[in-house]
Amino acid sequence: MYELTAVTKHYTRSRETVQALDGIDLTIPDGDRLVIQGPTGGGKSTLLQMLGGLDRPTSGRIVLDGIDLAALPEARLTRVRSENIGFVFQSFNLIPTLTAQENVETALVPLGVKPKQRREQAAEALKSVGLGERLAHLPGEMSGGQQQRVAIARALVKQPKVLLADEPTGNLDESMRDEIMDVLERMWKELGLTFIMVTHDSALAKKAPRLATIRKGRITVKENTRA
Ligand SMILES: Nc1ncnc2c1ncn2[C@@H]1O[C@H](COP(=O)(O)OP(=O)(O)OP(=O)(O)O)[C@@H](O)[C@H]1O
Repeated sequence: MYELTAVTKHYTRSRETVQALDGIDLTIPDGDRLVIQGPTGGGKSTLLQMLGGLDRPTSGRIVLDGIDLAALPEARLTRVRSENIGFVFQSFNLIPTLTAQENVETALVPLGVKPKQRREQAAEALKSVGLGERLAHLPGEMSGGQQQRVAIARALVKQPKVLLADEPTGNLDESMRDEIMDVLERMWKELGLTFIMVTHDSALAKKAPRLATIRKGRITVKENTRA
């Protein structure tokens, strides 16, 4: 479970300060599926980075299962991140010279998993996203939707508690968008993940059971009874 209290984030550019997050209080229970929307520049990606421990807030607490990510020393933060948090980005972020299987394996290296077991777990994760026949393909030999499925397998191979997705369908056409959302929803259900997704896509936002809106660094959360 996440408990955020009075989280702020300021960025300073030349002499100007941007208040990207302006006092965020938010509880995200285990197994939640939370969608975050809002206007461009509102603070969505900044919040996701804070939740993932990729960056630290200027002030406030970001407590994940009793541990304040904002206060952890760098090495421990990296460890918490590698064990507990999977990321999926709009731009896939695969390594172009590695095969699908090798890309997925990279998530297990920091955890000290032995090479043989890494290969097996990566193959299993790729099978679970429907890419069992594509283990040896390079990213450049796959469609956008397939590349995003490799990225999902890489995020989930370590069996994290939390999956964070920043515009995961932003680079995909409509049919692939539905395919990727189906994979993400299936994984959320099967693995009991806490799934937090940023999207600009109002059709996806409408389907979310819980919808957070961030404007000018401030958040409101609504339960969506029609979803
Ligand atoms: N590294 C940075 N340095 C300076 N300012 C930043 C940095 N990252 C974000 N900002 C600023 O913080 C504010 C929030 O940015 P953020 O990327 O979180 O918004 P967003 O809601 O995700 O926007 P978008 O929908 O366009 O991706 C913006 O004004 C942005 O310009």
